[in-house]
Amino acid sequence: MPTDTTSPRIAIVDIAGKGKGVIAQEGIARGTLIISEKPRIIVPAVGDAGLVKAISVLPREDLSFMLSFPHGPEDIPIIGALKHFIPCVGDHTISLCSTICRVNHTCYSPKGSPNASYFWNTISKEEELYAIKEIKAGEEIEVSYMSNVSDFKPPVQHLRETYAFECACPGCTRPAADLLASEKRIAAYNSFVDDLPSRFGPDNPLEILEDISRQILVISAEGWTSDIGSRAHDAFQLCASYGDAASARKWEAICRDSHALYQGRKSDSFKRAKDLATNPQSFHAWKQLGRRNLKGPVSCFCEATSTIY
Ligand SMILES: C[S@@+](CC[C@H](N)C(=O)[O-])C[C@H]1O[C@@H](n2cnc3c(N)ncnc32)[C@H](O)[C@@H]1O
Repeated sequence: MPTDTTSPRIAIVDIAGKGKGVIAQEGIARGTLIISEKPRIIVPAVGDAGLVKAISVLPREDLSFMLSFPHGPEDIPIIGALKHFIPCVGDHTISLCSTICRVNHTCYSPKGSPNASYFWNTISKEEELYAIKEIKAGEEIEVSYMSNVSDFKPPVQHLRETYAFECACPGCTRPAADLLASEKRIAAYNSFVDDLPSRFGPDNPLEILEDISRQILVISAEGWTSDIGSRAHDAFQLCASYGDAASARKWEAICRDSHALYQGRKSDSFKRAKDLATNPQSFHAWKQLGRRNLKGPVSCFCEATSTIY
């Protein structure tokens, strides 16, 4: 996997139907840190009493920067524009980055998915944008504004209500029956994930691993490859609980590589996964379910999974 040290050339340009957007000016390898940015402006979140005051003391050029973002017809321009600053919204503040805030959205879907993901680095206090696919010169860089699949909402309506735009990505423009079928599969996947902890126990670890592998394939076919790392970590936990170091290492390596791609190599989740993949015995529940060799079947599940993300 490529390292994070490259700084590919990118540009902010006009994109038909979307306002501004960001394009690659040269090929960008999967896994590359495209840009890491300190916010240009940080203001309290919409609804916070301090927001108006914070805006009122901004320098003129920052105000015009904010006003250069789209806003809905019913919005007060500057407050409405804040909705459109995703992906740089924090819990209690809105952080506005000069470049990453210009990156447009596309959905994870069976018809396509974003080529980049963004991540707030809590240590450097910078927003980071990673290439999660190979990106060709001239291609638009796109992320998903939808949060995790565990919090899935039908995208067209959610994006309209929350970010005030009509998503016309290949996934959202599928026939209604296809959209509904996807929603059902995603709901079944989320139920599977919710029920998983209660299934962990002394019986049937191979059945659980097989189910995890199957669900990884289901959710990846829905485009949500971003969730592979978490499921691989579930499989790791099971293997580690049975003291099968070889299988545990393989699963956590998938988790580590997935986190590297979607959250960056500087993230805590990547570092944790890297440590566990090297030393699964440090897992808190190591051998808690006894000792069992899960290696054989797990290897083939792993191989199928590791080719996807
Ligand atoms: C973070 S900003 C992205 C930059 C923005 N396009 C601009 O002109 O500055 C988010 C806003 O861009 C627009 N946008 C993003 N993705 C879009 C898409 N797929 N289709 C149409 N508009 C989109 C929406 O207005 C959204 O609220």
